[in-house]
Amino acid sequence: MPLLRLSSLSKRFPNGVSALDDFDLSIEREDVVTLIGPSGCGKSTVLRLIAGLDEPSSGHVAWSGARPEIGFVFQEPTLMPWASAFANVWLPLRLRGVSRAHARERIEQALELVGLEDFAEARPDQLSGGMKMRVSLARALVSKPEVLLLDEPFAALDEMTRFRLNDELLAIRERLRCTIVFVTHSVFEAVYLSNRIVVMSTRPGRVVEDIGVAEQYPRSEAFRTSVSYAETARQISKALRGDSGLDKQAVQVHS
Ligand SMILES: Nc1ncnc2c1ncn2[C@@H]1O[C@H](COP(=O)(O)OP(=O)(O)OP(=O)(O)O)[C@@H](O)[C@H]1O
Repeated sequence: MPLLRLSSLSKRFPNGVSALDDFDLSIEREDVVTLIGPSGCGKSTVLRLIAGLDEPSSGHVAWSGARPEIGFVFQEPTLMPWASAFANVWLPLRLRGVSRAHARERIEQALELVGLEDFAEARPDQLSGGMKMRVSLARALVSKPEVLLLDEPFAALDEMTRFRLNDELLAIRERLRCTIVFVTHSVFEAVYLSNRIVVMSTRPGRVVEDIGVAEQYPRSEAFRTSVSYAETARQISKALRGDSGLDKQAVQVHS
């Protein structure tokens, strides 16, 4: 049985917007699944339903056992500007009543995972965009999630920083062996990170194509220049174009 099965999910909001319709997806343990599709096709909605932050209008979200610990990373780092990196990462544990002293080791481990062990006392305004996103990632990791949901986390960063954070995310995955569901508009980011790429239709979103990436982990720069990388990117772009209503502006294909 897969770790997670989403069956015939539909989501209609009270204002009448139908975000998802008959959306099916199975996710295996340690998958890195990327959702890609036109703007507004329901990608964030899928993540919110997986996280239990919202309920489907119909259909099921079924875990193979109890719902696992889930970490959520958003496009904006959403850090408390007045608080140190340490205090920001502490937040999810603090909300569960874990004292600073009891949380210290886990916070330090999370900061170390994202390479910020020397910046525990820095405030967000003292950190670069990439570093702020690392703090946000550490905050998601501090509760030791089995499943990590990332909603366009690197979209606002420059390309070099994005590439570096892609490598760091894969390195973190190697260490923690977590399952990842990632949302992006970048075809190349999707190929580099994922073992599966789910191409979605325009709203209401459903699965148009589920494309496997055979390249084994760990991956390196060599993969970015390989024939299979370019071929998979081409396949995804074609699947995205195949959808007649595609908002082409919403999909970036950059090298
Ligand atoms: N709470 C809500 N109430 C009403 N409509 C909503 C709500 N949340 C999302 N929507 C609408 O549902 C649709 C799907 O939204 P969602 O954020 O899941 O799309 P997305 O694929 O993540 O978009 P983007 O790529 O632009 O981030 C959009 O049209 C959005 O405006």
